[in-house]
Amino acid sequence: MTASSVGPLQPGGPIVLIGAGKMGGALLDGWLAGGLDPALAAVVDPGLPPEAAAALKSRGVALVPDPAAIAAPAAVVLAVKPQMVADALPVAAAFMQPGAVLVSVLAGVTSAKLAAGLPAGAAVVRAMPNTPAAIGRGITGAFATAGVSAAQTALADALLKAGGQVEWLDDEGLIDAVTGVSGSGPAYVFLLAEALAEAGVKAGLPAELAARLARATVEGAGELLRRSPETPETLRRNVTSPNGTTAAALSVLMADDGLGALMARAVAAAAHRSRELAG
Ligand SMILES: NC(=O)C1=CN([C@@H]2O[C@H](COP(=O)(O)OP(=O)(O)OC[C@H]3O[C@@H](n4cnc5c(N)ncnc54)[C@H](OP(=O)(O)O)[C@@H]3O)[C@@H](O)[C@H]2O)C=CC1
Ligand SMILES: O=C(O)[C@@H]1CCC=N1
Repeated sequence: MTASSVGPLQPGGPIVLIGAGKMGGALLDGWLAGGLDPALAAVVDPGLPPEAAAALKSRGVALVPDPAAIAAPAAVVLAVKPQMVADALPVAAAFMQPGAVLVSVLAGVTSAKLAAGLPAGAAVVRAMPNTPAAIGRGITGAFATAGVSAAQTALADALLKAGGQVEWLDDEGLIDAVTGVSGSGPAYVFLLAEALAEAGVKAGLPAELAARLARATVEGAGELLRRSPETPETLRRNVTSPNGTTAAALSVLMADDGLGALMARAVAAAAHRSRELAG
């Protein structure tokens, strides 16, 4: 398992995005922010609200229901709900001309299941990004199947890296745990901001002030974590005065049945659900 190196986004052909919802849209935002020529981006998503479709068109991104409209795609990125894979995989297959790589971000859906619905020998990359990709601050775990060439891996790496960091996995089985940690992880952090604000209200703060304090605290702590070379543990200790207020709070959060145990159960539940979605 290695962290990938930095490289430019050079698709060498059109990128077809199938499903431009929350995750697909975040990836597309990352590609465009990363300098992808909009003329090289095509979106297939018949259910897009008119305003979303108009916004894509105004950015120069084509909405293409018809595979014949796209010559030699370099990559087809599949980003529909796992429950829609039976409908969407034939659509992806129709765009998979020789040389194209399929990059799937679907939770749970295995590369074997994807390959079974694609032309024989199709190159498949399974990836698990997260929504901070929309601002180039995501992290993706990715697995390339045996038939993926070095050039196709490099393209998938560049596409995913437009959304942030990429960790290539040697074992597809790790994707379920990656999903539990980083794929779903942003939701845990947003929940922390919500819970902290609610706790502030219970402690007597006006709701709007509590929300501002909680949001800025999560933002600031995240940014400090990003900029500091210190470990999360050291940064936590830096807040914690002996016998002070933080120690009092942490005695609750770090109890045997505290946040550690709760997070372990949460991540295990997400990984379990990911395995269930494999069907
Ligand atoms: N959201 C997240 O944080 C993450 C999501 N993922 C994965 O990304 C995938 C998408 O999730 P998310 O973006 O949240 O879901 P969304 O529902 O927001 O996006 C899916 C999009 O695909 C469209 N769609 C449905 N069927 C088709 C089809 N046959 N052809 C083309 N487009 C179609 C949907 O349209 P309509 O609404 O009309 O059905 C929708 O716009 C999932 O597989 C999920 O596991 C991975 C990592 C993180
Ligand atoms: O909730 C889900 O199933 C998707 C996968 C990871 C984040 N969202």
